[in-house]
Amino acid sequence: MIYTCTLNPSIDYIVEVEDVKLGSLNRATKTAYYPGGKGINVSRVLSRLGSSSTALGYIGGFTGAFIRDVLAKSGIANDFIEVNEPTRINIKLKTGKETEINGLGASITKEEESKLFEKISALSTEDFLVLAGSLPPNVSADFYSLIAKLCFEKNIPFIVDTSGVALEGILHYEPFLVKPNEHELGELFGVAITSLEEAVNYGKKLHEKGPKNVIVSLGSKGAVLINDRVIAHANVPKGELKNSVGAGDSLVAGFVLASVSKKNDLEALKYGIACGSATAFSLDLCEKLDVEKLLPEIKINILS
Ligand SMILES: Nc1ncnc2c1ncn2[C@@H]1O[C@H](COP(=O)(O)OP(=O)(O)OP(=O)(O)O)[C@@H](O)[C@H]1O
Ligand SMILES: O=P(O)(O)OC[C@@]1(O)O[C@H](CO)[C@@H](O)[C@@H]1O
Repeated sequence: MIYTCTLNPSIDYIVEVEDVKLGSLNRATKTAYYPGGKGINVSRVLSRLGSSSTALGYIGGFTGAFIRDVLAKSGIANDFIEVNEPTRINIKLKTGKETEINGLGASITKEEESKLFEKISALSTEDFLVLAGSLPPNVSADFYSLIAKLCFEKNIPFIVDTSGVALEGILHYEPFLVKPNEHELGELFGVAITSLEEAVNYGKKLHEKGPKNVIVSLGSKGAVLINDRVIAHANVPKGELKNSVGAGDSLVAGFVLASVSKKNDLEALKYGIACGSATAFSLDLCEKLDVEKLLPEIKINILS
């Protein structure tokens, strides 16, 4: 079973406004609400691709109830831990450009921290855990590293999609996959990544630190996969960018699903890219039919 874990979920409140004027009343032309947070997005994409998963993490209040309700209606199993404060609302403002304001999120008690460790301890080597997104405001920066250590010791395959110190602290626990975008990768090494060559070079340095697979996602420039067997770049198909929120999560969902379905490295990269791009070309997350339509357009270039 694939498990996703979202420590700091959200409702994503999408607001389209033609021309925002700061300091004035602005009226939206369109609004929508989606359950959000990176792990939850992975679960939602997996469900759309026809695969089951169980969503773990913390949820609270009326906003948490909305997330539970939408996931239940989509048939997505969850084993969330209920917390006292409401789950945050993240504003995704669309004005021709995409502007995001993410909330802080609900605080977690020590007891709630332990409850999550108990749930993760119960996973087996046949399972797969996807840990994704930011940490709740009062949780210590090594929280992901403690979960990664637990997975490493119990041989539970895991993926971490996060950035900064939280990402740095898990690398030596040999995650199955890390997927920084080019900015997050640059931030780790204190450089600005401006070319495919630099993405490959720093991606290789990241791979040397322990992860079995590194995918450096490059937005409209595709992504690079680096592992012990291959270094390959995939382009993106043509399409109109409607929404990049969740594109990275869709790439992770597609790659994981293809990997657990025993597809080879290049097929898994291709499938991940198709999912990421199908989301970028939709208002919400990708649908399976759109993913399948894009697959033939994706070209893989083996770099070594
Ligand atoms: N403009 C675009 N056109 C086509 N595909 C895109 C575009 N932007 C993103 N994608 C697809 O989504 C994948 C992930 O995108 P990106 O590198 O922006 O990840 P990310 O920064 O983690 O995204 P996010 O945090 O917004 O989910 C890309 O590798 C690509 O397949
Ligand atoms: O604040 P975080 O946890 O870094 O990111 C949260 C978030 O921006 O990521 C998802 C898209 O990847 C959205 O659903 C959600 O609002």
